[in-house]
Amino acid sequence: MLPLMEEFYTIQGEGAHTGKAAYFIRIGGCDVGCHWCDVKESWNAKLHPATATEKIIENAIKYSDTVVITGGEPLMWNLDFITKNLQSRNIKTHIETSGAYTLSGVWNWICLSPKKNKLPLQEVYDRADELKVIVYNKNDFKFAEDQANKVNGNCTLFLQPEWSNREKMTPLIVDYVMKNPKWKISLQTHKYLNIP
Ligand SMILES: C[S@@+](CC[C@H](N)C(=O)[O-])C[C@H]1O[C@@H](n2cnc3c(N)ncnc32)[C@H](O)[C@@H]1O
Ligand SMILES: Nc1nc2[nH]cc(C(=O)O)c2c(=O)[nH]1
Ligand code: SF4
Ligand SMILES: [Mg+2]
Repeated sequence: MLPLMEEFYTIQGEGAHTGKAAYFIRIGGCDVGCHWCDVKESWNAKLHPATATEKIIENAIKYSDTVVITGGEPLMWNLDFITKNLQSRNIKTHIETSGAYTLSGVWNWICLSPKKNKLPLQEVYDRADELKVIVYNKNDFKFAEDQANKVNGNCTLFLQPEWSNREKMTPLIVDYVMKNPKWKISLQTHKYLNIP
């Protein structure tokens, strides 16, 4: 059983798989406390109905060959059962995580978005496929470099503007990426497209 907040078929809006159709499973519960979090309604796991994992899987496989598990903070829950089952049905498993909890589950893609309040565990830095740092103000460029020093050498590096501050920070990110081309820019394209 997992506290399911919502599930929806959409286009991955962010990061390395931007533009790819995927089925999103949003699991409730997060205690990381980002002040700019765009899904604060997810934080209290008790508000989201405990849902049988088999039911979530049966639904997901109708829609897509790729499932993105997000939250809330999905790694607050053990994700071994749901991900093994999805992979056994030839579904690719992707996760969006802050990395603050131990890494369970089997993954085709791990997107690590580290948060200052509760830093990732080393095991998640070691296994991340992409690092996606949210840039809310200028101090976050320094934070991003510190985080990039902790990930493995195959990890793609992204800077993503915090949505409410995007008009101010996006031009600074563009400038930063041109000066520091190991980074790429990631935008929340689903918000520009007005899709979930
Ligand atoms: C809502 S979080 C859920 C997964 C996990 N708790 C995490 O933070 O990675 C999904 C993604 O949205 C990003 N995000 C959340 N609020 C945002 C905002 N206001 N602007 C830009 N990105 C945001 C997070 O950093 C994360 O990469
Ligand atoms: N379209 C779309 N792409 C996303 N990529 C990461 C998201 C998330 O909230 O984890 C997200 C989301 O909420 N919608
Ligand atoms: S870790 Fe993710 S879900 Fe939790 S508060 Fe931060 S952005 Fe929101
Ligand atoms: Mg989102």
